[in-house]
Amino acid sequence: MGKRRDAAEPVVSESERLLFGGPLRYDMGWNEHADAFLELSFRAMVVRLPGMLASSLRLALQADARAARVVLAAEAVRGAAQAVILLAVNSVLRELLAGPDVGQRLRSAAPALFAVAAMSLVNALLRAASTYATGRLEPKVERVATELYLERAANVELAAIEDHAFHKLLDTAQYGAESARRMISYGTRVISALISLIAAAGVLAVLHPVLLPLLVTMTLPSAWGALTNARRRYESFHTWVQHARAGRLISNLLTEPAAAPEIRVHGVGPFLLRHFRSMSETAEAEQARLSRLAARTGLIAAGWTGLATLATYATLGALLLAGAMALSVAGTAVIAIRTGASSLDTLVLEINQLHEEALFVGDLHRLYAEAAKRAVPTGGEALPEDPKEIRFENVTFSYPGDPARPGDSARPGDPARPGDPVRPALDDVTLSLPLGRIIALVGENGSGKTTLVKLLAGLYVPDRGRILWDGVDAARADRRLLAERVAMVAQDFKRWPFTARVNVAVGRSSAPLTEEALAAAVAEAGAEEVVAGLPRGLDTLLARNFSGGHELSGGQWQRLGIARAAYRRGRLLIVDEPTAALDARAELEVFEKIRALAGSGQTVVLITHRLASVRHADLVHVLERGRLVESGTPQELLARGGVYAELYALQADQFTARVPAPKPA
Ligand SMILES: Nc1ncnc2c1ncn2[C@@H]1O[C@H](COP(=O)(O)OP(=O)(O)OP(=O)(O)O)[C@@H](O)[C@H]1O
Repeated sequence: MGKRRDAAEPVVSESERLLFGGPLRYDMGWNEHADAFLELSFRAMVVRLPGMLASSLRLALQADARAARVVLAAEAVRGAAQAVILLAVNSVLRELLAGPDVGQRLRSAAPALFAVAAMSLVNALLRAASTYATGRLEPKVERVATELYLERAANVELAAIEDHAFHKLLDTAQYGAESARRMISYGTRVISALISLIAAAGVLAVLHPVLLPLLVTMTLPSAWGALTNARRRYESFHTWVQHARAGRLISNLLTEPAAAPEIRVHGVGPFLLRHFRSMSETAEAEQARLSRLAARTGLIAAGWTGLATLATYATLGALLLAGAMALSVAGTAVIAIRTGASSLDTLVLEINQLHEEALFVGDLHRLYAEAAKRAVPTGGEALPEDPKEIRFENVTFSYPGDPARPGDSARPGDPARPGDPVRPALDDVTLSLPLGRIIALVGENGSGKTTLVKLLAGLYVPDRGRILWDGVDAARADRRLLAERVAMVAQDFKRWPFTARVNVAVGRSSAPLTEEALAAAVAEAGAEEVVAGLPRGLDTLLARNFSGGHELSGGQWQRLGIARAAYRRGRLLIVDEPTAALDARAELEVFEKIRALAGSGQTVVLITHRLASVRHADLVHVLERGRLVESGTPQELLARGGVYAELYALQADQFTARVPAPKPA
């Protein structure tokens, strides 16, 4: 079956052009399976059916083996019961239509009638059992699939999360768990329809050889209709999904708190609303197009089905007239054809749905496999118990997708940097971090300070060079043990939408929460006042969008962030811009606290632009465009008159510049 593109190329609306710079196309991993679906033919669907059913069954068995077995057994026995019912009906008709004495005919038909009743009862009971078990199974399957998804996603290297391609997969695969859930009921209905079709077809084949082709002829048009519509729907979905997302983005912007002030002060509301309407109208036009086509296809299919039904009954009539078929057989045939036709209809529809869901589940399985490949490795060498030094040896690192990264090439659309040789984020850096000291990392924006501490924390692995904890290469060390040594207050540390207590204790979430440790960490970070000012103390929910939630200022959050790091009790404390949001008094206080932490034997790696605060560091490393340019004590660096001294002088000037004296009145 050739590829036919039914979906209209979306007209690029003015709104898309203005807001998003052009037409929105969905460029995610979906396209990988879109073509598989578009090439969908009945034969292809049938070929893929066993695989799809097996995949549903595997998930079902994993989620709730008992419920899965109940569904399977119930559906199988129901199919058999239907065959018995058809044969019994045939026998009833035969007895009723034979012989002169009505009483005698009724008596002869009674056992078969009883069998029909009993089998119908069995059928109803089994249907109830299957419905119950399917209902139990579905949420469990979704949960198991989602858990696997989340577990794998949470366990991959940071580099994978930041990798464009992996993130696409992560995004598309999130729909897979829901699809896995839906596959259970579609799968059940496919099995049920398949078994009752086999039952009807078997009975028809026994009754007369011509009946089976008649059954197929009657069902083909609706199968064609269902397939055609499904393919159009799916293709349209893929072409338009990005557009729909953008519409949702605009509607969210209109209601989200972060945008609310500007929407009011700058009057952005009507502007966004106008574009929301314009984009919605474009999407509505697509829906209308699909409905028009679906109605037309439905009419054509219904016409063909009507003609095929007419032909079927004409054939039965001719067979009766010619004496080639008994009246009782014709009666049973009518019932069997109706049962079979409806089963075949259901089968085509459900296989179609199953196939559609299977594509999304396929994304999920691709994610499982890819995430397993990119997971943080387990096991490895133990780190020295009490190392003296961490040493960066010729460390070079570029971010995934960066053109400077070995093996990665620039993607189309990456900003070009004409004339600027592409530099790695860290370029051949060799430096020492003596443990038990305060080490400051200094440099202009983008010089590689944050990157360096991320490598230090084991979040990335160098492309070249080594990071040695005494003699042990961190790349070969047990990453779990390495992480245990590190506490980090990143620049953009997570503000968890939980209570203040959890926001501190999440620093060591694997250990039981103890109030003493919590209070000590809060005190060490100088966050007692912040906590005391909260309406419910540590139990205050720090999320404004929930009822009873409370919002902290940037500086107050920063204190909690430091408390979290203190609670972790990592031997290596990394603080990236800890005072960016603090006022002058708070800044002094936080540096005092950090110094005290170092005094207790903890190593502090401090990134800051406030060079006045660096004066107390034992060692300063100065970075410039990914390279180490200076190292030494603050006094040595000032005396040297290099980059550090220049930056220091610039900041000092701001404070020593003469303030103009007020003019006398
Ligand atoms: N996640 C990332 N993905 C890709 N490139 C990144 C990423 N983070 C940083 N970079 C790039 O790496 C280089 C070094 O950035 P880094 O954040 O380490 O600098 P920094 O010295 O900490 O800067 P700042 O003082 O502004 O915090 C920059 O060119 C930056 O654009």
